[in-house]
Amino acid sequence: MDSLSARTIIGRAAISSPALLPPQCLKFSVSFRSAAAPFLGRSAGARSAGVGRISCAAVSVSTPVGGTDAAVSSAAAAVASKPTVLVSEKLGEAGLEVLRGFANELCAKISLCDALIVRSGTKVSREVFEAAKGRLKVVGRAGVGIDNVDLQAATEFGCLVVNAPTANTVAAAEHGIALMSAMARNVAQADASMKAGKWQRNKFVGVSLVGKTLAVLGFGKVGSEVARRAKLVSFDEAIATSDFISLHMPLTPTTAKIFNDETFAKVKKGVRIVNVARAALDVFTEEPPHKDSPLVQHPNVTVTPHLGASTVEAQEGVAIEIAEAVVGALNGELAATAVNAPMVPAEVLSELAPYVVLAEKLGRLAVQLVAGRSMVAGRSGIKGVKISYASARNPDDLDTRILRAMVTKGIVEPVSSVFVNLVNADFTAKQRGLRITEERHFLHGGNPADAPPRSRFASALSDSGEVRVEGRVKDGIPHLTHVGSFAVDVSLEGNLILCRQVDQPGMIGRVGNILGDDNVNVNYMSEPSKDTLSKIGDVPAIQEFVFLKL
Ligand SMILES: NC(=O)C1=CN([C@@H]2O[C@H](COP(=O)(O)OP(=O)(O)OC[C@H]3O[C@@H](n4cnc5c(N)ncnc54)[C@H](O)[C@@H]3O)[C@@H](O)[C@H]2O)C=CC1
Ligand SMILES: O=C(O)C(=O)COP(=O)(O)O
Repeated sequence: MDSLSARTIIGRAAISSPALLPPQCLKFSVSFRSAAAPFLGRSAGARSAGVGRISCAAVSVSTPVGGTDAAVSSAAAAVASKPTVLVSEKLGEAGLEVLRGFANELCAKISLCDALIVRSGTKVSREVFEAAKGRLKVVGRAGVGIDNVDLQAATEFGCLVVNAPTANTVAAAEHGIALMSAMARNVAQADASMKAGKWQRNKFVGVSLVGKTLAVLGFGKVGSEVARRAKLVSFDEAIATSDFISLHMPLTPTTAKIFNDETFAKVKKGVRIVNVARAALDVFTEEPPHKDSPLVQHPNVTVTPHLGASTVEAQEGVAIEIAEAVVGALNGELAATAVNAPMVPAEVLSELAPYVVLAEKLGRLAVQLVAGRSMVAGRSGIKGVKISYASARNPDDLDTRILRAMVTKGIVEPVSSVFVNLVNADFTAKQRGLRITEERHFLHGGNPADAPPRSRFASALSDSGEVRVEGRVKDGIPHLTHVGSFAVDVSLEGNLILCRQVDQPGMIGRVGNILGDDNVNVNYMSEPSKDTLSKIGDVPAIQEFVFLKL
């Protein structure tokens, strides 16, 4: 009877010392469901036989193993010279200094730019991303609110969006307090009146802030700074009893028009509302507002032209913050202030690095196994992908977004012209109808290298067309450990030939000789010729085989 073993690896078979493995080793498997033939070559009969042998030939180490920083590394690589950063609004000098050291020159055309830095005045719409023709890698918002950036479009185009969320907090809070005081004491109106030559002391009698109730809606960075400057009661009580209401919520579908007829009906008569977030008073739905705007012109309304962040200190702060974030992103770092990509702490990233490579390679391997010749047509035919992670980490602690993105990259890129990165991976998967499900398993007993090797057939090549590949990282190098339920052990470097054959002596030698005749050294060489591959296929005991580019 045929049997299975991993000894049929041709070439390298690096088995690492368990002691060298990282303490939190992930076992990682991907299973694919597809109606497509699982292997190239003579597959159908052999597949239904369901027995035989898998052997793996590692035939080249010429392809360098990919980088670990999936999000933007290719951005940096694409720009061998200094990247061009477009700064479309007035930015603090210190931030410009950081950029000048890094960028060529400011440029008016977005398709010539790798990065764009804006404040609130530039609408970075879908058209901007389209016009960028794929070159724009980062949009930096030198401030908090990213409602002027079309995040969906940025994500679709794989463009990272970063903001500078901390440096203008105090400025906005102070401006809120300033507006509150100005409104309570009619400062702006009294000033305008005096400038008009009047002296109207009785007209501008104000109210005191002492003893008044203030509601802060949006208790984030700015809101809590405002609260530190005021004495608060509970939210529920405040909303009905407030004399002042200070808004610090971002503009989202739930906060847009939050102050409408219904809300105004609930507030206390004579309430004073300060808004340095989004909507009115310091910021307007349309900026600048129409000069005849009834809101602007109303005698009870104090307005400022979006000045919340406009202090010397805040602008120096956001300029440096955004410049550093953009330079970091162009250098391939995962930005801590990324808005449309996962933020991953550096220590987690370095731990995940080999698995990032493994995930992409498993994706590449599996799509080629599943897709067969239909890959030529540019579609894999894959509908569902199940990714299983096994780790000694608590499954709740396992952030799989990077690995999931890399599996998607591995699956999509070999069969399309789409460039997949951490920003657009989930979107790309969804767009291509790729249903990705994930399973997390707790790996008992710590080091997975101690687990006994599994070598029994399950139903990997079942009638339902499921193909399963599984890998591990050994000694920092990604390894393929299962194809279907065949246990193999081959490092995922260079390219692979997988053969399934009748178990008989001399098979490794025969395949090796055919490759040798074509000058294909199993360790150093390039892709075998079509002829060579067809000679392998002609060996009677070989039931099926596939050449895989990793
Ligand atoms: N006028 C100006 O020049 C400036 C305006 N801003 C704006 O101020 C706003 C707040 O900024 P930060 O405090 O830095 O942001 P943040 O993200 O720290 O705080 C926003 C807070 O609003 C809360 N929130 C969101 N939706 C809510 C809802 N439906 N109900 C209640 N709370 C909700 C969030 O939980 C969060 O605590 C943003 O819109 C920002 O764009 C910020 C700086 C300067
Ligand atoms: O940071 C924010 O959200 C702001 O609204 C500040 O806008 P600006 O950078 O002054 O155009």
